[in-house]
Amino acid sequence: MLQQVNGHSCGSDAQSPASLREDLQEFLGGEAPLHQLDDLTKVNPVTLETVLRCLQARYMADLFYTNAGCTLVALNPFKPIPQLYTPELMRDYHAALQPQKLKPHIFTVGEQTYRNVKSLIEPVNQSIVVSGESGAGKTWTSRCLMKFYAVVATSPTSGENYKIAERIEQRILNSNPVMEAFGNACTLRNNNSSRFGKFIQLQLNRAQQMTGAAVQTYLLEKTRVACQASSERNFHIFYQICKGASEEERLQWHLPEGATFSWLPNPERTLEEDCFEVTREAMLHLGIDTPSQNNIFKVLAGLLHLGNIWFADSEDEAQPCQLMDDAKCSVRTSASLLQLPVDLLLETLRIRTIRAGKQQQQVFRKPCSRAECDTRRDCLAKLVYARLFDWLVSVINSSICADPNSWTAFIGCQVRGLIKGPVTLGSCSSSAPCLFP
Ligand SMILES: Nc1ncnc2c1ncn2[C@@H]1O[C@H](COP(=O)(O)OP(=O)(O)OP(=O)(O)O)[C@@H](O)[C@H]1O
Repeated sequence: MLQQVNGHSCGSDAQSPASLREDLQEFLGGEAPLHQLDDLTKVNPVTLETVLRCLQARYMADLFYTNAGCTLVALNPFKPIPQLYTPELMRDYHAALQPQKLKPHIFTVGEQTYRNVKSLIEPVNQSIVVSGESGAGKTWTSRCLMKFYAVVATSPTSGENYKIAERIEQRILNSNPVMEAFGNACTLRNNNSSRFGKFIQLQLNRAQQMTGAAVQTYLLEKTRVACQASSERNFHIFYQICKGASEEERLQWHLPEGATFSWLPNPERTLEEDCFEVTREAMLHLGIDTPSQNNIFKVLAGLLHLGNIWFADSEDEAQPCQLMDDAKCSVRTSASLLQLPVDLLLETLRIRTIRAGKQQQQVFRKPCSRAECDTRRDCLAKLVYARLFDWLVSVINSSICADPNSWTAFIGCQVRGLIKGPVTLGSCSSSAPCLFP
C-alpha cells in the first residue's frame, strides 16, 4: 500500500510503478461508480489522476461538493443551481444530528463551525478559510456562508434578535455591490474578479446569535487604477460612472459622452457588473447620502482625468517637464474635480522636494524627469483610490459592527486567492479574541 506523507511516498515497501499502475486500473475500473465517492480520503491509490477522475465524475453527476477529510472541495458549476441553496436546505443541515453524514455541502462546514463555537465553554472563535484560484467561486461561497448564518444564527423565538440578524444580513448584502464595484474588475479569468483579500467576522452573543459583523480588507490591487493588462479592465466603478451618469452629472463630473481615458481600457465591453444604479442604491442603504456619493464620483472622475496628463521630456534638466498639449485641459479638470489648486497639482507631479541637513532645515526642489512625473501621477491616483476604498470599508463597518460588549465569539471567513485549484474550505479555531480592536 502506497503511503503518502506530505505528498511523498515513503516506507520500505514503497510500490513499484507497475503495481501502482495496476492498483490505479483496478480503482478506475472498479464496480463502485467514481461519483459515489464523496470523500477523497477514500480514493485509493491517491494520485493526481484518481483524485481528478473522481472530481470529474462527480461534476458530471452534478455533485459539486466533495469532502477531503476535514476540508471541503467545491467545484464551480458555472450555472445557477437554486435548489442547492434554499433556506429549507440550510435548516436541514442545521437540524441534522450529524450533519457530516449528509451529502458534502458548504452548509456542513458552516454548521460544524457553528457547533464548535457553541460546544466550547470558554468563548473560542472559529475561522473558515476559503481558497482557490481566480474564478473558482470563493466570493460565491463566502456569500453562501453569510446567508447560512443569517438563517441559522438567529433565534426563531426572539423577534428582536431575528430583526437584528435580518438587518445585519441586509447590510452585509448591501455592502457586496459597493465593495464589488470599487474592489472588483473584469480579468481574463473572471468578469467579476475580486482584486482584494477579505476577512469577514460574524459576531455572536452568548446565545450564539448574530449581533453584528465586521469586514477587514487587505492587499487591494491598487496598481490597477493606473495600469491594466491589455484585455482587462479597471475597477467596475469607473465604467459605471462613465456609462450610468445622467446628463447633469456628466456636466458636473466632466465626463462627456464618448470621452476617452487612458485608464479606462475596453469600455465597449458591457457587463452586468456595470450597473451604476445598484451601486448607488446600496450606498444609500449603507448611509452614504447623495451629496457624499456625488463627492466620491467627482474624485473618481478626477482620477480619470489625472490619467490623461502626459509630460514631454524637458530639454533643460533644471526646468520642470512641460505638459503635452492635450494634457493642459486634463490638468485643470482633474485639479478642479479633486479640489486642488492647479499649481499645487502640477508642482506635486513635477517637483521633488528634498530635505537635508540638521533637523532637515535645508529644502531643495528638484525637477523630475518625464518618467518620474509619470510615476508620481500613478502613485497619486493609487493612493487616493486606496484611501477612498478604506474609507468605504470603514463606513460599512460602522453600519454593521456590534457594540463590543454585545458579542463574545466570532466566526471568521477568510477569502484568499490561490494560483491554481478549485475552492477548498477548511475551518480552524482562532485564538485571537478579536481581529478588530
Ligand atoms: N456554487 C456556484 N453556483 C453557481 N455559480 C457559481 C458558483 N460558484 C461560482 N459561480 C459562478 O462563478 C463566477 C465566479 O465566481 P467567484 O467570483 O466567486 O470567483 P472567485 O474565486 O471569488 O474569483 P476571484 O478570485 O477572481 O475573485 C460567479 O460570478 C458565479 O457566476
